[in-house]
Amino acid sequence: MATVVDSPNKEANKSALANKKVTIVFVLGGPGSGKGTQCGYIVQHFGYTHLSAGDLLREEMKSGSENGFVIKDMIKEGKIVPSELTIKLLEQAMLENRNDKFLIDGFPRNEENRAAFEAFTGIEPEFVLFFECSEEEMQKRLLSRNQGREDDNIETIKKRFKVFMESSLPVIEHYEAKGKVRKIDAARPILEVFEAVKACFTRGDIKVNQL
Ligand SMILES: Nc1ncnc2c1ncn2[C@@H]1O[C@H](COP(=O)(O)OP(=O)(O)OP(=O)(O)O)[C@@H](O)[C@H]1O
Ligand SMILES: Nc1ccn([C@H]2C[C@H](O)[C@@H](COP(=O)(O)O)O2)c(=O)n1
Ligand SMILES: [Mg+2]
Repeated sequence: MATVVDSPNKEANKSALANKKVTIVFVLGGPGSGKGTQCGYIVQHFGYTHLSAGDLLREEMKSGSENGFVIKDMIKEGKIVPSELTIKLLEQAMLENRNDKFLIDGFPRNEENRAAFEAFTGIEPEFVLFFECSEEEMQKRLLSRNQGREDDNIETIKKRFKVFMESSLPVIEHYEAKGKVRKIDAARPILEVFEAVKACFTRGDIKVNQL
């Protein structure tokens, strides 16, 4: 079941993850499509560890690190933070965790994210969950989320939608060509969406993937 490059990797610019057997599912979809919500249910039912790239960036921003200002500006503008930074945060979180199954939520957000992650870790996802939802519905959800996120305002939401269409959809297309995308109608009520999600984790056709 594991997705791994299992030969020892001695190159300096490669991640220690290349030697750790991990299964990864990327969870993608537009802003407000319900990625975080569904990851909560998947964790409870299937024992994965949930890592949200956005949450990791927000924590880094609040930690007072020197990268904080860069992250804050980019999130406010709905832009995508340089891959190196996001990948380091994901790598650290995975290496610190004893679990071997990870849901990576909101990553890869663009082709640069995707290619850099694969080159650095040698890992390809088991499959990719893609939550499809109209902008109208996503906008409604984001404006009533009430979690105090600085990017949940109409100006930034419009920018995030544009970045999603221009930069994130090509990532879905990349994995679609590899037969790895599981599309979910995310416009339905939360528990109905989860029924469809559950089916993706119990299909029994998950294979070992090596780069
Ligand atoms: N199927 C659903 N129907 C109605 N509301 C939903 C549904 N799924 C999630 N929500 C609500 O929509 C809001 C956004 O959901 P969530 O935070 O899971 O989205 P997300 O895809 O992680 O967004 P982001 O990319 O901005 O982090 C939350 O308030 C959540 O409770
Ligand atoms: N791979 C990523 C993921 C997230 N970000 C930044 C830009 C997003 O607008 C913001 C919030 O992410 P979310 O919580 O909505 O998944 O975080 C990024 O630059 N790169
Ligand atoms: Mg989220």
